[in-house]
Amino acid sequence: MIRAAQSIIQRYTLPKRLSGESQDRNSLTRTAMASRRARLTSRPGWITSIITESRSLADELVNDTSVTGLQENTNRLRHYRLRGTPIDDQPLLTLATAAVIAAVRRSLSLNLFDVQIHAGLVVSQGAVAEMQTGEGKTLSGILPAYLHSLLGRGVHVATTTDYLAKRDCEKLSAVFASLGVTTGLLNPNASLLETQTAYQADVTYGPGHAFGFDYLRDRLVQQQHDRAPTGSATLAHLADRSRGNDRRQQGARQQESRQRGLHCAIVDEIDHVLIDDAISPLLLSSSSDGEAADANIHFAAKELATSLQQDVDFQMSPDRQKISLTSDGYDRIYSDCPMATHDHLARPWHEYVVLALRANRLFRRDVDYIVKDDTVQIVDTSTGRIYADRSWSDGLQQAVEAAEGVRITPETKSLASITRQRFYRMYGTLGGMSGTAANCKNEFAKVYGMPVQSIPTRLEPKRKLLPDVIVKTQEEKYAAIARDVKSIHQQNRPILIGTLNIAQSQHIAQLLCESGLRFELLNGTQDADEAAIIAAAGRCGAITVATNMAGRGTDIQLDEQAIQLGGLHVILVERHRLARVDRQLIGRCARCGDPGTATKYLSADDTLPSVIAPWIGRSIERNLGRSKRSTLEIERALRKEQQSQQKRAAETRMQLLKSDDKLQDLYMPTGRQTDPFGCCQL
Ligand SMILES: Nc1ncnc2c1ncn2[C@@H]1O[C@H](COP(=O)(O)OP(=O)(O)OP(=O)(O)O)[C@@H](O)[C@H]1O
Repeated sequence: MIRAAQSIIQRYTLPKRLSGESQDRNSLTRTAMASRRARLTSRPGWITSIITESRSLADELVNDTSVTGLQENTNRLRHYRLRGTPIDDQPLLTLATAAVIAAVRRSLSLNLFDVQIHAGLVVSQGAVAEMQTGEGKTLSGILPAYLHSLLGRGVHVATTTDYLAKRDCEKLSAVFASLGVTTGLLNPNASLLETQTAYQADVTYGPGHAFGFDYLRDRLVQQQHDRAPTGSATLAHLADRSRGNDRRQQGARQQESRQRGLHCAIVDEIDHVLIDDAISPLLLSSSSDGEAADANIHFAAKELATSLQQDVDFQMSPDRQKISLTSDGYDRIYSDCPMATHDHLARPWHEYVVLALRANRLFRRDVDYIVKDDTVQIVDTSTGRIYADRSWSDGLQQAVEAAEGVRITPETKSLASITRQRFYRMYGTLGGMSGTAANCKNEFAKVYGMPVQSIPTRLEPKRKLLPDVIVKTQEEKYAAIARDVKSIHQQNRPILIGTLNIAQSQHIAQLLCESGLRFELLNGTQDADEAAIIAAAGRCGAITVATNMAGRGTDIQLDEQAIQLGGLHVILVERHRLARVDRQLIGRCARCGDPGTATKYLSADDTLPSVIAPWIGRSIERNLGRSKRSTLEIERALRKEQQSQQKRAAETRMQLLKSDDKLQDLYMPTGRQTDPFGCCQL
């Protein structure tokens, strides 16, 4: 095997060293970098020849049954790479690809598809590979992670949630181990030492935000050391030496640091991690126990807010995103109000009232948050996850707590913050994959200097989108869903009912109970075993009701009979503002060559057509049932609105990035600082 590696290296004259990645970053503009990567990734002949050659080499590697064979090969590639061989070097790519094919075959008994290798090569060059849902992106991430781990500086593999990070790490660690590459997993409950151990591994898995928060924590440690009085480090060092602690105490800063630098990040579901999530910055804060000093003020504001009248005392923006007081409202809340001059005011009195109005009018229980164990816990609607350790900033959390009548926690103190855009741009190499990246192409190029390349599908897709069901009221919609579920269930096919929020999932669950149908509910509020529910969701006759917890990234595997019967049927109970989230949910069916169907439901009083784009709701009311053409027009209007929502979100992110460019990437507030973006904090 080593001979095979040697011979292929010799077959190519070693190319003159291209400028290293770090040099690239410094000397080339982002645009130039993007076009270089575009050149690298748009040479189909080059990809094809690597695939062909590596396949035959992989056969040799697989036939070599010695335990250390693949690991020796990795050592060889490490030397080759450390000699300055660039990441686009063809022999390097061919040998690494062959090793990965062989390792996957040995450890998982799977043969990597050409499209998976293609995507892996694209990602390894710092680009985004768009590969349709269910085509096998998880395995595509092995090759780029392996290639970049060869320098020994650590590769971070980021994805959307802790659950997916754990799943992928557990699934792929055997493949990496057979290659002689170590893996680590970021665990939200881990100690400092455990986190450091995870980062010491060649490849570290974790949710996208965790890498950013650990970076902020390291920066805080570094700042504390930097702020220590001049000479104190030397004095401490001398004292340690005199105590014989020299080695142990050396580099205390490094000992407290978690990360080893930001060498390379491979991001799965990259449009979620780098685009959707980037709407709010990462904000690290410290919390304290007990009750907030201004708890009574929040309760008083809540009482007053419930007596205020819309369009008289306050106004709400048409999209229900903002609330502001009118001048009458302003006068009213300040007239004869003892709270306005209270000793514990942390902000002007009217701000408390606006917060209370927002909590009361804009935030919904079981949609934006849940109340559990007498605490308010935030729900991330696009992943369906509940984050018990996060809170809203600038008094909003407390206003929601007051609205729910639970204990008002003290406001957290901001310690450090960074936008996700800025954080991910610091990586020496950044690449990733998603099933829905193409329509964020411009943002990837502009913000991250990354081109997006679409990977052809391996097989003709067997997914069948059934005609949309459009009705006037939610009542009609739920009745139609119940009929749909009954008829598909009679065929014994598995069904996934995807809801936008927890409240909706509970409503569907109640309907199914009334119909006497057995089902599983996955919405984060039960102590259900998520992996077990997903494992059972593809069996014949299974009905699963789930929030977006079963969306993006979830792999529902079908049993043989379910495949014969037509595969999984997905029901979209309501449209998301972003079409990509809908497409991800639909992507749970017809994966990897299996058959499957999906139906989207829409009623005029759903949030998107009634609140966000009311003209669509009116159009449904007016035109529904008139002709097939009118239905198509409603559909077109909806798609257009989803596009403009995406555009608006992109503009907000660009604005955020511009403001961030003006600020330092880290701030240490001395007093209260307003978080301009209303972000979640940890
Ligand atoms: N080379 C392969 N041979 C056989 N099965 C494979 C192969 N690669 C992936 N699969 C299977 O295909 C299914 C889908 O894979 P995976 O979950 O990685 O898809 P995905 O592209 O990440 O989907 P999504 O976009 O929804 O996250 C899994 O059940 C996986 O085991």
